[in-house]
Amino acid sequence: MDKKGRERVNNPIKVAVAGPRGRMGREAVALVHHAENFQLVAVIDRIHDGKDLAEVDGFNGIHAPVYTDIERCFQETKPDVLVDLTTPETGKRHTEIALRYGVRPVVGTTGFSQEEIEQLTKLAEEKEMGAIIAPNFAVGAILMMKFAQMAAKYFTDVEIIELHHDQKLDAPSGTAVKTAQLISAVRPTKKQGHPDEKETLKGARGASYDGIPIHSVRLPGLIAHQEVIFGGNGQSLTIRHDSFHRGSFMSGVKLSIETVMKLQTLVYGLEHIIE
Ligand SMILES: NC(=O)C1=CN([C@@H]2O[C@H](COP(=O)(O)OP(=O)(O)OC[C@H]3O[C@@H](n4cnc5c(N)ncnc54)[C@H](O)[C@@H]3O)[C@@H](O)[C@H]2O)C=CC1
Ligand SMILES: O=C(O)C1=N[C@H](C(=O)O)C[C@H](O)C1
Repeated sequence: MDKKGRERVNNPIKVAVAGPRGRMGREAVALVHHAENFQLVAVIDRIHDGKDLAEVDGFNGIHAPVYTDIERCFQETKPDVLVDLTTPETGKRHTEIALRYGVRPVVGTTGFSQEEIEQLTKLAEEKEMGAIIAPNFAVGAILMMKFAQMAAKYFTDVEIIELHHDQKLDAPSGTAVKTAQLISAVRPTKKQGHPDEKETLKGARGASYDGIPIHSVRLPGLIAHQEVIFGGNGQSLTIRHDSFHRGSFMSGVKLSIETVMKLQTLVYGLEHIIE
């Protein structure tokens, strides 16, 4: 038994979390700390190098060394898995370093380009390392994307509206891009709307992924929401998902940590794991 009276698991998965003080990072640290099959071996932050996490505001009783240098963190704590919840540039760098050090990345960070995902996929293949890049960890969001892909076989016209809190750095969201990719995989490229339509205000028709318009809303009070709207002859179908708090992502983070240990390649999107 550990100090909290929990059953001790032989060989828990050793996890490091990057971005522990962030909105998602805090939830992930709590998840790893409380799961009996995980051990929080370190956190990677921009500040507080050398401290015990328990000394940092909001982490009372959660002990793990804080590192600002990810390579030193990996050398000294030898995690099995890195959970990255930072920013696009940092997330890309951390994922590369993790693969080089034999640490399996579980990346929730969004804003990677397609080329960056391809480079990381190649690197994981070279290293024969499991890795997961998950634009959305919420099971409802995965189902929304799968349902949207099913609907796209019957409705060729679709627009995506994603709505997020106003502190989000990347637009469009990783989920919106992934949704558009899943739809475009099953429908021929199509220019939607009137062939002669013109924007009198630039951006009015949103961004475009393979002809699919994506509109990004950023407002205080929101968390993470998306609507996929299909239009057909005399009918419309709307598929909507809402995350009302960040706990919604945590079962997906847990599943990803467990699953990445069994993979030898990079998986982009939890729709490949949640069948
Ligand atoms: N996959 C999913 O289901 C979800 C993904 N996200 C994504 O996760 C990422 C983080 O989101 P939030 O927690 O809302 O952002 P946030 O801004 O609250 O947290 C980001 C954290 O990363 C830290 N950070 C930045 N550079 C760093 C570095 N070099 N080393 C260590 N830490 C560093 C910041 O100090 C901050 O604490 C975003 O890319 C977001 O889109 C967010 C929610 C769900
Ligand atoms: O930044 C967020 O909050 C979220 N980011 C992810 C994305 O870009 O899709 C997942 C979720 O939408 C929350």
